[in-house]
Amino acid sequence: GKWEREINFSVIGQYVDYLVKEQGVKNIFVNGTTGEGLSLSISERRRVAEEWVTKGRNKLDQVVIHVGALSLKESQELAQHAAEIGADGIAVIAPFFLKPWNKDVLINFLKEVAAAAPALPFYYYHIPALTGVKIRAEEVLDGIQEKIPTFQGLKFSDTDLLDFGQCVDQNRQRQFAFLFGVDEQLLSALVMGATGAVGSTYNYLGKKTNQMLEAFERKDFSSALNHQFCIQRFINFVVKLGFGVSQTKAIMTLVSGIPMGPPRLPLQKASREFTDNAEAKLRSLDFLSFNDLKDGNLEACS
Ligand SMILES: CC(=O)N[C@H](C=O)[C@@H](O)[C@H](O)[C@H](O)CO
Ligand SMILES: CC(=O)C(=O)O
Repeated sequence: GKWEREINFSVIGQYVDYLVKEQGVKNIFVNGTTGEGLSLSISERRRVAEEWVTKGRNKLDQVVIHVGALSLKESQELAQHAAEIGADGIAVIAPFFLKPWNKDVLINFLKEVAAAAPALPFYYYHIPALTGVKIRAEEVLDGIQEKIPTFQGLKFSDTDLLDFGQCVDQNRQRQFAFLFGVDEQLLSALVMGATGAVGSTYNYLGKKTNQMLEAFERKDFSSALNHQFCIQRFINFVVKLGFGVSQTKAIMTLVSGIPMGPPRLPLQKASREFTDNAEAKLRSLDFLSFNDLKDGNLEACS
């Protein structure tokens, strides 16, 4: 029915409380991949951003709005809007239909968007597998601060740890944020110098991931690795079933109890079979709190 095609803005406030209290997540990246930002209309993106900023006030540390779009003008409108509503930063992906063919062209585009919100920290969202723009992040970062004075850092959603490591190594003096976006490899990225993480699984494995971050902080690397392996067991399991944004949404509903609704076309709702299997796996790994399999559960991860 129609309700299934519209955004349910009314659960966002509830979801803020859930993330803060149950997952220990206090920074939000809005309208990105998981939020299907590129499948929303501009007016929907504005309203979603407003809702997160408003409901997150005094609860969240930072709300960063993804404002990337194929149209530079739309992107600028969203950037300006993010500034008006008091967001803490904006992020932009590379335009992905008519594509920038080199680093300078990409930076020229990013610069025009950043200029529409001259007081907001700006992040480049590097996600080559989805944009098809394969320009290495290390190249994009080279000299970017001279062109984009508000440049604050990078959300790096790629498995190329050579590129990621070089982003960190070549910008050591600059205090950029290096936010890693491949949740199953976060520990390796922390070793390389990641300063934060943005990812879909933190919606439901936030608490678990925070335990890994705490272990890493206290230099308890064997325990950090145990946490990462536990997270990998789950992600590896769902990847084999077929894992994407639709499936993430189903797991978010399952774990939080807050209805995320179906994804929007061209995505299709995750199958019942997927959700049942994912739930069984979450329980066997002890990622769902009410666990009745505890005795003799060799896989449990807590
Ligand atoms: C392509 C994609 O959705 N990437 C997400 C964030 O960037 C990640 O959080 C992954 O969903 C996660 O690492 C599981 O592979
Ligand atoms: C998961 C993530 O980083 C995004 O939704 O963009």
